[in-house]
Amino acid sequence: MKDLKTYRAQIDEIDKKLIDLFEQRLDIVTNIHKVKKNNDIPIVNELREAEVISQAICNLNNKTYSDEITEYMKAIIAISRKLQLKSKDTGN
Ligand SMILES: O=C(O)C(=O)C[C@]1(C(=O)O)C=C[C@@H](O)C=C1
Repeated sequence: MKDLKTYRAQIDEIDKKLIDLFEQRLDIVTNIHKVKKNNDIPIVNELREAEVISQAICNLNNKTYSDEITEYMKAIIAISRKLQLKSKDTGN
């Protein structure tokens, strides 16, 4: 059995990748927001959010994590909504 230090090093590596991917996702959300602003499209699209979550569950190898992945994607979507609302206020 591996020791705690090894597992934590693995988590650090994964977190690094997650941050890079999340940053890319936020850049895309910023672009989406510009399109929405220019075309008078509402920030929130509940149908798309449900699609994002069900796709995430579909992509899971271990379906016993379905609840956790749903919570994770809801948090990501909430941050994406918030970023767009913030941009709306600041005009960015
Ligand atoms: O696809 C969009 O329209 C987005 O703004 C992105 C996103 C998401 O984070 O996936 C965020 C908010 C919307 O309600 C739907 C989806």
